[in-house]
Amino acid sequence: MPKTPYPFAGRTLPNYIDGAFVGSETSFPVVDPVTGQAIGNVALADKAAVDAAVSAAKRALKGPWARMTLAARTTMLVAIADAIEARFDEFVAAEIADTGKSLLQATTIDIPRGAANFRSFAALAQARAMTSFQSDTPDGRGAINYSIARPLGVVAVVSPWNLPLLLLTWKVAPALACGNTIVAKPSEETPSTATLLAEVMDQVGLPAGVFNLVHGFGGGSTGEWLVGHPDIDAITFTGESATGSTIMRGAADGVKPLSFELGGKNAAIVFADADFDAAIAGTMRSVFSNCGQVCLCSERVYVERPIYDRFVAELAARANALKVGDPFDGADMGPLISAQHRDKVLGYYRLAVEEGATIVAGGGVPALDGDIANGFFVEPTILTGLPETARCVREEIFGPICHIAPFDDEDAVVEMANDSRYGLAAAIWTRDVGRAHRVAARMETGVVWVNDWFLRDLRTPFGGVKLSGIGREGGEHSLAFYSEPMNICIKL
Ligand SMILES: NC(=O)C1=CN([C@@H]2O[C@H](COP(=O)(O)OP(=O)(O)OC[C@H]3O[C@@H](n4cnc5c(N)ncnc54)[C@H](O)[C@@H]3O)[C@@H](O)[C@H]2O)C=CC1
Ligand SMILES: O=C(O)/C=C/C=C(\O)C(=O)O
Repeated sequence: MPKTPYPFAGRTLPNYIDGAFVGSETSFPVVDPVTGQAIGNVALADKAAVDAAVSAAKRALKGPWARMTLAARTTMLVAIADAIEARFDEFVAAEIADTGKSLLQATTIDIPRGAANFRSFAALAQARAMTSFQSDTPDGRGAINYSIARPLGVVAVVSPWNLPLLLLTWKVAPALACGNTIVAKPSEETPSTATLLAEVMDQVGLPAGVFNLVHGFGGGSTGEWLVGHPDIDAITFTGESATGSTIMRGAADGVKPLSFELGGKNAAIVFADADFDAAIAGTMRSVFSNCGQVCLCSERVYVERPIYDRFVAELAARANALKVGDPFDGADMGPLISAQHRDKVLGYYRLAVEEGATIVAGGGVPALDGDIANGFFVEPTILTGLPETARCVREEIFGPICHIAPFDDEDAVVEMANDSRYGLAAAIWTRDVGRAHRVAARMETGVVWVNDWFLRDLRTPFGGVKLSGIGREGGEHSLAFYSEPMNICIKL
């Protein structure tokens, strides 16, 4: 695909409040992680702008949106999906400009999922069934209990930078399907596809105030003002576990519903009977996709001893062969999101050496020149030889790195995989279906993939246990979170 120009070149990205695109006196830069250069500016939403967005969303709850039939509402969601697809190349260019992710990742995962989220939740909302019970009463006439789903109200959506459009729309689509109104704050690192999404909402004629977009930072800025706003009825957040705790503390006084999808330190378990090539290819994806910046990525790989040496050698050879560089120049792996995040990841590369790791691939910064010499690149990195207590084996790094350790029996590997404060996802590689089911059921995680990774069906429950989150989204779980069930009891 030829490089499409950045859609906001020479423009300041606006906020979108009450159906209007609005600027601000203060702005902050958009930085292209491939070059390290600023490519645009974003209007920062101050406290007054957040207030205006929440007020607009609150008013919109009682406007035409509230009177719209489910059929009309879901038709609008499908129109949003169509409009994203019609502007596919612009969305791809914007996502790559903000993140530096590979063309393959942007064109096959991020942007298609952005559209699919709207289509799926339109269909799911249409098919939703609610419960009813015929109840006995002392007079013998009986009663009927049935439930209806009402919107939660104004939902604050706070999303991260790793899969910007995918993760924003994963929350916006079901929230709209359930009749809520929204104030969304995308990550300050990745404002562009969210702004294109606001243009799409405007283009399809979503009533004013139903979707509002405010740009800015987290603590002490737009994000904190939004989630702390008294007129927000629920908060949905994806990002770091520590940020989740902060938001939770702030929301405690208002006793607001929360849905959190947080960090992970995910294990991949490769048994000796696995299809070796499939396990290698799958583990390459699960470690290095999106430069390791997916909360589902495997950072701990456990390989059964008989195939351990061969597996390490093959994975290292494949990692060393990855082309790191400009996404529009055929790179398999782009840069990390920011200089700050690169410094964090490189800190772990150094820590690994201090902790006594053997670096079997990468471990540093690739030598690149020309326009991308100052980009935020790091090498795909594989470690071995660390004890399970090492910080590099316990802490979420969120970069293109994994540690590979051997194991000798099933119970031991289950214990090692579960010995984590996180519990998001696991990948298991084996040809033995009985063992696959047995081991999967013992994982202390919200999601397990057997003989694959990141194979998504949007109807399934998605989320984590322990520090990896609260609640589940996906399918009926999203519809349940984004609506309030009300029981109506009719005495006959
Ligand atoms: N899905 C995941 O698991 C993700 C994990 N991370 C991890 O988090 C680390 C830090 O990345 P960040 O982008 O700083 O993640 P973060 O969790 O701080 O930010 C995610 C979103 O929350 C907002 N935010 C931050 N503090 C807030 C607050 N007090 N109130 C309301 N909103 C707030 C941010 O502006 C952004 O929109 C990364 O190095 C990575 O390890 C980052 C992104 C996604
Ligand atoms: O497929 C999804 O819905 C989500 C995938 C990835 C994340 O949630 C993440 O990286 O945060």
